[in-house]
Amino acid sequence: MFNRERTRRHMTDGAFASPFPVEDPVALAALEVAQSGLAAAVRALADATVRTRVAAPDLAAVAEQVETLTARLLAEAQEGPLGLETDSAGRLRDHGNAMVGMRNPIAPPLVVTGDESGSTSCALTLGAGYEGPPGYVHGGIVAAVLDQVLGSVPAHLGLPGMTAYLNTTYRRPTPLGAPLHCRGWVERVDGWKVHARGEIRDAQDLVTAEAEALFVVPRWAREHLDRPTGDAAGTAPGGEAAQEPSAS
Ligand SMILES: CCCCCCCC(=O)SCCNC(=O)CCNC(=O)[C@H](O)C(C)(C)COP(=O)(O)OP(=O)(O)OC[C@H]1O[C@@H](n2cnc3c(N)ncnc32)[C@H](O)[C@@H]1OP(=O)(O)O
Repeated sequence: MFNRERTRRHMTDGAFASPFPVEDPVALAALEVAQSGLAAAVRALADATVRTRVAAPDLAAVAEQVETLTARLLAEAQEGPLGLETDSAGRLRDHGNAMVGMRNPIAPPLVVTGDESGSTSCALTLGAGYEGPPGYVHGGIVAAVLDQVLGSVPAHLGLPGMTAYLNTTYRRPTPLGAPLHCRGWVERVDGWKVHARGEIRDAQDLVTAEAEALFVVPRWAREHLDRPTGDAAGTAPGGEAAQEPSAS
């Protein structure tokens, strides 16, 4: 049975406590620093790749070096996507997530904060790699940011759901390379369904985009919610992992 209070306790930061104990949290924390450091370096590489004006021979030489580095990383790599992993703080994290994944150079990465009232917030600046119209953020990226920040609303309520719909209205172009602020809030909770709203504002505090969305806890996840084993935003809880984690 779903136990909302207990689920809340396990999701104080929008992520479940992991049922899998971490053998060596200190070593894992050091690995996480290295992983996020690599992602940051590759993110900077992607930005430089978009903006560089160096000549063709230099580009070819850099491409060769990058290919060598890619082969080095693939010497030991898992098949397929990352999914959920237990972090050094004992929480289940989606480190490969395209918006918040600390191991993902494609992710800005967003740092979304929130509270148990379901209000969420995120400060961000998007660079050249997210361009759509010249000088402005791609509309799909704008929607992805809103999806993530609004999607954190149900997670903070203890009702982690998948996006059933996200209706985005673009009020004015969202500038690249300038500070932005995105926030989300609850409009209505209806059983397993959470209606959320949110907006992105620019540095002049003007709304550039707003969205209203429905997040639904999938049927397959509902029976597991009092046994937190996964983030219902994207991953089916595994049966054998469904054991009682310690409260946090
Ligand atoms: C911290 C985490 C942040 C995460 C933010 C990012 C989240 C994501 O991007 S998730 C990825 C994108 N979304 C998806 O891939 C979802 C794909 N869709 C699905 O999996 C399913 O359709 C899902 C889960 C939405 C609902 O399916 P299911 O669990 O079978 O429930 P279902 O019976 O169809 O619907 C449940 C209720 O929701 C309603 N509903 C479902 N979809 C919709 C919709 N599009 N519009 C209106 N109502 C809907 C149903 O009418 C039903 O209502 P009621 O209970 O009142 O009869």
